[in-house]
Amino acid sequence: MKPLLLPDADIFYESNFLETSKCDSLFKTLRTQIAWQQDDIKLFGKTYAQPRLTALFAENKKTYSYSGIKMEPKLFPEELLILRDQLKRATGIHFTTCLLNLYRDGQDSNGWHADNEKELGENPQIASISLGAPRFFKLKHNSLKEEKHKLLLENGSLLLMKGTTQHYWKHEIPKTKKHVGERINLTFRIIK
Ligand SMILES: O=C(O)CCC(=O)C(=O)O
Ligand SMILES: [Fe+2]
Repeated sequence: MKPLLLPDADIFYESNFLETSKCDSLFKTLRTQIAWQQDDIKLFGKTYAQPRLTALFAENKKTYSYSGIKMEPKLFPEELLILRDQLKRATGIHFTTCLLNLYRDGQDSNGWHADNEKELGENPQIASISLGAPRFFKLKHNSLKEEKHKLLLENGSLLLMKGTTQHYWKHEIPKTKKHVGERINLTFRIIK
């Protein structure tokens, strides 16, 4: 895996984590089999429909709360267990939980945030697999204003964030006016 070499971060990127044929079949299965939900989020006292669909799966019953939403996981289906085990072989990390995001088009997005909820522990380890249309992923440092980074998350890629990354950096998937197809993102996390 290739390190991103950003200050105060521990981020790695691998463009071909999954084979293309595997990506296509996995995308179709997840797109059709998952009961995707659209939750309302609360930001600065106002309520908005989240600009994407989500789903939560885990090996346990631990909930995940963020932006005023409390998600209850369903048990990992077979396809996600296979990916979880593949991640364990590649990274040595045992992930317990997976939050999935479905971006239906360029107007779906994920605003600036850090994955720093207390359930994720002191230094969250997050493995993010992308399927379908490529989308840009932006990073900005909390205090070093000139420190910014942008990378394209490709079909079948893996982005791994760990160490102090969530303390010092925020990330986002911006909206785009380009005509882009659907994208599914799987973010494996540890919630014990
Ligand atoms: O869709 C992505 O690549 C990022 C998702 C993300 O940041 C999150 O779910 O916390
Ligand atoms: Fe995130």
